[in-house]
Amino acid sequence: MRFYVDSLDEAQEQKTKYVYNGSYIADVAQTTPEMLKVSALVRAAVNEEIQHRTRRFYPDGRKLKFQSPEEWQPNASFVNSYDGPKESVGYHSDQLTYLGPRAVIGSLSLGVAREFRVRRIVPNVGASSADSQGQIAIHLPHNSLLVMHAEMQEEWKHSVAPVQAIDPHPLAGNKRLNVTYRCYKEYLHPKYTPRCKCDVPAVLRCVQKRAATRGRYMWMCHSGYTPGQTGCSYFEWAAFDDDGRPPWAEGYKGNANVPAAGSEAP
Ligand SMILES: O=C(O)CCC(=O)C(=O)O
Ligand SMILES: [Fe+2]
Repeated sequence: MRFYVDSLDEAQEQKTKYVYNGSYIADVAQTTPEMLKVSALVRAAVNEEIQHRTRRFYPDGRKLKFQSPEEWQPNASFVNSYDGPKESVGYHSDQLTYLGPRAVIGSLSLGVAREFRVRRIVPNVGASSADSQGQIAIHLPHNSLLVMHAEMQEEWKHSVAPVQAIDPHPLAGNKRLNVTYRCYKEYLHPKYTPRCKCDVPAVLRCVQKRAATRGRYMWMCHSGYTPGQTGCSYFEWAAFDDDGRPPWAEGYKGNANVPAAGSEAP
């Protein structure tokens, strides 16, 4: 995996301030001029898709609660290489810590065609924790762009499954390259966000399974879901306004992530 950001200053910030699973990323590079051209194309295509989806499929043709009303502007990308049929990534949702609520991600596939699988997260109701609602498989051919829309990270998980065999690509051989374009929000720089009792920037998560608090955002110690790491018990409901801005951001309109009366931590 390699991480690209658009300026050298930003690369330095990433290497020294931004924490991922409790540590820094060493391999941060500046987006190349070639990649910037691609980023501009991805930006235009994703914004068009967001507009289309909003008008056609969202309630009242309006953006979702907590979704940013601003144009989607990618300023960072993760590049993953899948070398051969067995390389895969298990079911997960992407980290919202630096992207904020209702993040949109543009995902470009190059080289070998692979299958992207998604499944909806089924809430726990009472004692039942059934997790099977079936998966949806999406074919990702060379030079295709998949848009993970604003509801994706909160309500779905995604994966790239291992396969028995692949069709080699004329240029890429057995490799698939995936570039995910993301929009890092300046107001979610770790210098502004809460720190846990271990003095590490807290991670932003959304309650996915517990029916009573589903969809609510919280700041918590990164150890809470980094296997094998012991940390503190820091937890706080996150305040965001309707546009997904935290209280310290310019233009903050007041907390829309309000607990229902009598609700507890998940
Ligand atoms: O390779 C892909 O298409 C997905 C990669 C992914 O889920 C990720 O980088 O978070
Ligand atoms: Fe992902």
